[in-house]
Amino acid sequence: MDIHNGAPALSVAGLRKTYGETRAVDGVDLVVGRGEVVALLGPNGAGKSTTIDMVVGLIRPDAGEIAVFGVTPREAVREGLLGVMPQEGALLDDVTVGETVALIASLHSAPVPVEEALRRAGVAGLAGRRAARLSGGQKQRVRFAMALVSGPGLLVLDEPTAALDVTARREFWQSMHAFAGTGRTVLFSTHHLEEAEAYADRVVLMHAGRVVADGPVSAVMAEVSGRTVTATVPGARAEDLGTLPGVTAAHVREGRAELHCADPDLTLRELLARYPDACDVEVGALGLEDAFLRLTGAVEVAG
Ligand SMILES: Nc1ncnc2c1ncn2[C@@H]1O[C@H](COP(=O)(O)OP(=O)(O)OP(=O)(O)O)[C@@H](O)[C@H]1O
Repeated sequence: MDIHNGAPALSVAGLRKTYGETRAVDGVDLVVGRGEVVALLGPNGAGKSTTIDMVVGLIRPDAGEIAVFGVTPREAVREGLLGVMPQEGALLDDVTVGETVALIASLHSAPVPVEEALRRAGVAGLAGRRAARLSGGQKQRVRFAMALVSGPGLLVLDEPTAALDVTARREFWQSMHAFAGTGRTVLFSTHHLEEAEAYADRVVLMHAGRVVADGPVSAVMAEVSGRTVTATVPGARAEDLGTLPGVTAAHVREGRAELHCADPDLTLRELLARYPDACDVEVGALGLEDAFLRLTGAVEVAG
């Protein structure tokens, strides 16, 4: 089997998918080594889901190559090498958790024991419960058990915690973390920088169909550690404020200027030199949306 030939868990080259005028995925290259836990991060519409759907063989790329342990995604799913977590649905109300996972296990030639998959997903105590009587968080962990019962080397999860509350989210990630701890590879998408920071070794940031940053979480986090300077600046226009040194985006809202800066000291000095009437100056950390804007290079100058 190709899993033994040393091929990376995932290898993607030149991946593209266009919908009408929209370049949903616009030339993505990505290699995920065995044992890595990688977060695919990005704002709405960045192309994360489209990338993942191609990686797991649900949609066909317009161009590009995808190999999972050296074989096509469909072969990898068939061989049980690639675990995919089903989205919403996928559970039958009248069927118990144990029966559901056993059914999936029966489709594979070398599944992990059902009890082990249930335990790893944190639902061992729910084996006899019918799906209709599960909470949203429990359902999601059952879907996780369905994804890992084939004993996959690579698990791909598209926003696995999107519909979950904080507690269910934490429980889900604990299960995922334990799975990754067994040397398996995980690729998951998320909107949440803090989920990437807490659970991934590496972050791949997408924007407008492209990869705009890729590296260890600490390196990508360092890049987003910009600041905001806000001040009341009588008569200033966003276009002009945007030309201050170190400013990556400038807005004027309700008379307050809001500047995103790489170097707030430099920006402040020049702001006060050019606008001596500026007052009520505050310096703060960038929010997540601001961080995305900065990383994705979207220098916005709006008034
Ligand atoms: N089936 C489709 N038909 C038309 N356009 C699509 C289709 N699927 C995705 N798109 C478009 O492709 C772009 C990328 O969408 P995609 O869902 O991959 O992004 P995403 O990063 O997963 O976003 P989100 O975080 O909101 O799920 C978006 O502009 C989206 O509107």
